[in-house]
Amino acid sequence: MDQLEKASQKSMLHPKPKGLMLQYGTAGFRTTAKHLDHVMFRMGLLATLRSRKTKSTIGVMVTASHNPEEDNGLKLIDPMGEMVTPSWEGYATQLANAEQEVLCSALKDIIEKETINMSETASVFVGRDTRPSSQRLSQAVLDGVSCLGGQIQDYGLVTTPQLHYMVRCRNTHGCYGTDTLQGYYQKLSQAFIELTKNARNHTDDQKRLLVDGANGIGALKVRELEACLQSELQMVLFNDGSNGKLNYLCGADYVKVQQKPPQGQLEYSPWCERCCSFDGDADRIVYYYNDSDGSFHLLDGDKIATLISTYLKELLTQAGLNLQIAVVQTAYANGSSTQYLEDIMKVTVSCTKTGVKHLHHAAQKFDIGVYFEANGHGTALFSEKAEKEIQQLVKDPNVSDEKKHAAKLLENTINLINQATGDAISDMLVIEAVLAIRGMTVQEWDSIYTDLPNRQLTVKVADRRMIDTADAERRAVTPAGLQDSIDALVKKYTKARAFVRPSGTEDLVRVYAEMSWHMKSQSP
Ligand SMILES: CC(=O)N[C@H]1[C@@H](OP(=O)(O)O)O[C@H](CO)[C@@H](O)[C@@H]1O
Ligand SMILES: [Mg+2]
Repeated sequence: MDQLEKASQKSMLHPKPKGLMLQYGTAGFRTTAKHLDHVMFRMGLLATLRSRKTKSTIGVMVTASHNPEEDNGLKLIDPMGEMVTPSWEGYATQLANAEQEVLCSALKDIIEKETINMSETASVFVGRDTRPSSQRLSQAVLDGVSCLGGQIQDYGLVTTPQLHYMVRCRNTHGCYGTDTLQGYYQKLSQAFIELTKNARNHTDDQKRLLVDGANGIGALKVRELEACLQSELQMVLFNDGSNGKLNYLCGADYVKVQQKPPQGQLEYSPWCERCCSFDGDADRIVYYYNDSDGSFHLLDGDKIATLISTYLKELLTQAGLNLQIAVVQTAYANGSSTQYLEDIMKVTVSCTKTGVKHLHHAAQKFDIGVYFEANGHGTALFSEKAEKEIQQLVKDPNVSDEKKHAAKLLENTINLINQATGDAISDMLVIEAVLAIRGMTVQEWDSIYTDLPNRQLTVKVADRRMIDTADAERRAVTPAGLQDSIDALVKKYTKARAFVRPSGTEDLVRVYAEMSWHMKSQSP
């Protein structure tokens, strides 16, 4: 029997609920776990085709990130560890929605359009988060891959960024690192230890950090990392999954959106202590602390981008390197951060649509592109040119000690930062290293600029696709009149900005608004 017919027959064991339509959204498929078995199997098939097409290893991560525990989802990872290319997102949607009778022809269609040679070898890496449904669903992915004759490496429980890292390591034949968990921990911890060994602010007090694991995979992996860090970072882990529910009253999304500490934080944290929260698949991180009068301070993705880009820019100046550095944000970036970066830091800032894939691609256009969503998802990308110039400087016997020192710090920072995708563990280590090197407390970091007060709300509507946006989602084009009403309101306030857009991960509309505390004085 031909491979495709076999796949189509096997797919009956993973039946699609009739009429169910799903879309590969901002970050892959996401919905209640009950409705995903067929999607998983079919994405196993698609990943195998993608692997044949690219002659590379492809990743499939089973996770629904910050969504409730009952949900699940899937992300496809392309050869360099980035999110799958948009044209294949379209195939993913087609395949997920094909009724059983037409599945075989839907597969044939993709094979023909992409001229895929089915006798090529194929290789797929699979990982999953800690949700109760993840094991069963990742088994469906594995079934799909083996059905089309793909080779499988099942990493089991890993964070999303760890799987991205593995894929990149494999496809660069080890140049990026070793494609094992141990390889990941060693690469990161060695770079962290190198970076912080002579740091002026690396006292025992400064080494303490409270980590909210969102009761998810990040908590498990932080425990594994700990052993490699040789006490150079002393993490106090809470919401570690031992009794709480995944993402419930905790985690990066909760802290960012609610603008309050996660459950459990106050039990551990004295005033002004640095704390951070991961999200459910550990690709996002936010920091925060409570000050002495008990008020809560959030340091989100914008503050992280500012800290990292300021640090990199200083090192480039010290090293005498003329490389262009830029920060990529989305419409959710606080206006104060954009103003600080453009006016004070004088770095290029660009704004893209929501979703890491957009930021990632925009960041690749610069020598060094730092990108962060306000919710804490981001990283820094170094172009080949940037890496080469930095490495040359490290080796150059004729440069001053100051320049060499700066170049070495840059080199270790490149090793510490996950260039495949935003990574809570890697970002945490970068932030901790930068604070130690610059001798900064969390309050000093926080005071770089003051956020404009802001709110993010969600609204349930009958059909969120009624809203279409333009200008990196900052303006609503449809329905008619919506943007005019927003503009009329915004005009009344100082430094105000507001926009609405349909979510790409949930069936709702997101509303964002920010403004300064002061209302514009009414003109007579
Ligand atoms: C405002 C917001 O935080 N949106 C999030 C959320 O996307 P939505 O399309 O807004 O649902 O989930 C994405 C995936 O995790 C993340 O990339 C994005 O930043
Ligand atoms: Mg996530």
